[in-house]
Amino acid sequence: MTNPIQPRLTQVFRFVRCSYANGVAELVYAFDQGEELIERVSFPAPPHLPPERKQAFDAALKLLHLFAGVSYYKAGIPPKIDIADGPLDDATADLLEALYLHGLAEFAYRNGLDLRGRIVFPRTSSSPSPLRGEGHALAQALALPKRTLVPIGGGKDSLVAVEAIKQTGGDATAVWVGNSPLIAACAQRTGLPTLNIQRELAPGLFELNRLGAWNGHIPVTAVNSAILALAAILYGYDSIAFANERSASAATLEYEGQQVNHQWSKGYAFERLLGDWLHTHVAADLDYCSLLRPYSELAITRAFARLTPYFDVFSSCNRNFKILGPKPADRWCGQCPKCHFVFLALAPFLPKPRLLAIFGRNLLDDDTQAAGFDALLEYHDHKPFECVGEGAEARAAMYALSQRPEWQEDALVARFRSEILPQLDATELALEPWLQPAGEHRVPARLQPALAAIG
Ligand SMILES: CC(=O)N[C@H]1[C@@H](OP(=O)(O)OP(=O)(O)OC[C@H]2O[C@@H](n3ccc(=O)[nH]c3=O)[C@H](O)[C@@H]2O)O[C@H](CO)[C@@H](O)[C@@H]1O[C@H](C)C(=O)N[C@@H](C)C(=O)N[C@@H](CCC(=O)O)C(=O)O
Ligand SMILES: Nc1ncnc2c1ncn2[C@@H]1O[C@H](COP(=O)(O)OP(=O)(O)OP(=O)(O)O)[C@@H](O)[C@H]1O
Repeated sequence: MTNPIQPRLTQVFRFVRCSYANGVAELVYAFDQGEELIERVSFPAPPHLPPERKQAFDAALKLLHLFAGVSYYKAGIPPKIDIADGPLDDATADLLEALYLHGLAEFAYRNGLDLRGRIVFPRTSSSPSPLRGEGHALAQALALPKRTLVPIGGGKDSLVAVEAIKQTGGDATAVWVGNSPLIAACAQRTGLPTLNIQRELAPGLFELNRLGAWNGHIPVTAVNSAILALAAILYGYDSIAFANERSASAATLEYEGQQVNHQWSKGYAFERLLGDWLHTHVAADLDYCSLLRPYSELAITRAFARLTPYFDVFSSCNRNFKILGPKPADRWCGQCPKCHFVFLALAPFLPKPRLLAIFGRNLLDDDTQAAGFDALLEYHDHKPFECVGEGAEARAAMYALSQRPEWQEDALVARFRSEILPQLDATELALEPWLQPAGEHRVPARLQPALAAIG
């Protein structure tokens, strides 16, 4: 038996190889000369890959290998990264360095680490590209079928995106990664064709965790995005429409000059980087976008409040999505930042009894939850490390409730009125501005009617 590796003492993280056969992608990594860590991604009923898509498929597979490596790299964060296939072109190395640095920023902050200058992917040129990916010719267009993969996360956002596409007659498939029964139920409820891709982390990672590996948040949306890019080429889709909101681009906090954003790979900077990279390295006609990009969380909860057929199946509570360990008995644990935020953000747009029926309780009439709501409001604390809206939009929602007779007496709303509201600038508390679309997006022309249907 080989000696167990001490993950924090390793020197090299190695991208060993990746392969695909019969619907299964194998992604292989190792630290130093340690045992191979093999992640598998399984695509159901894999079709025969048309030869004209082979080059694009190989490029997407390589990207998935590089992106999914973040789960393993973080276990040891050794000083050197090695890629058996050889060095990356500048645009790819830039993308990877941005993803690992910003996508692991929360991990680094919470572990007291500074990864700046440490994450260096081998590249064919000797210095980082000043062009940041510009200057690459477009990849070949593949005449991909005009249909859309819509990732489903079990929560409200993707369901808003689905309904907008359905409303405008778009050809779409509801797709999800992993084996969550909750997500499966939401996908079924959409009435769209479905596609469920399985992802199995290397069991050796859990062993490394037991041996004291570094651990923490990873940019999982980037991994899901790379899986879906591969799926788009394999099954034939010309677009992948995520449901990432405008607020996802806002940092959770700033620390020693670095922005730390829990949701970095849901943000617009990542969307731009990956969207451009897919156009230049995979297929000129494969679009990657977020259909909800111009919308705030509050605009999305207002849209979701109309989607009553999903109320008994959806949940935004991430405790449902753990790979290991027990799942919560209820779809909403009622204790975590996501439960707090979604309760607060839906409250202005739903009749109160309807909201209480979804959650099975009134989170705003429970003194023990005060600290959780304070963090959402950025009162005495920073925004939680979770997928929640901006502090200012949480304050706008709370202010709206504080003006409504049916909410005013609830413990935490009453406390907001008496204790927090007097310290706030009343001119910054209106709900209405949050309901207007704003900012850039990359939604392709074919999907823009769906974008307009959301508002
Ligand atoms: C469900 C969840 O929140 N998991 C995070 C949690 O993991 P935990 O240890 O409590 O349990 P498991 O989920 O069962 O994971 C076991 C270990 O496996 C490793 N791991 C898991 C998934 C993965 O893709 N890569 C991994 O390396 C990890 O070592 C786990 O300990 O805490 C972990 C440590 O802080 C987090 O890494 C787990 O987060 C998952 C990656 C995850 O899927 N989280 C999403 C719910 C999530 O955070 N989504 C974000 C998206 C933001 C983005 O930019 O992508 C969001 O909703 O805001
Ligand atoms: N397991 C998954 N498979 C595929 N896509 C996923 C998965 N989990 C999340 N996503 C996608 O990632 C994006 C961000 O996830 P997020 O959790 O914010 O959205 P959501 O679950 O739709 O809504 P909510 O904010 O209410 O949780 C969404 O587009 C979502 O569909």
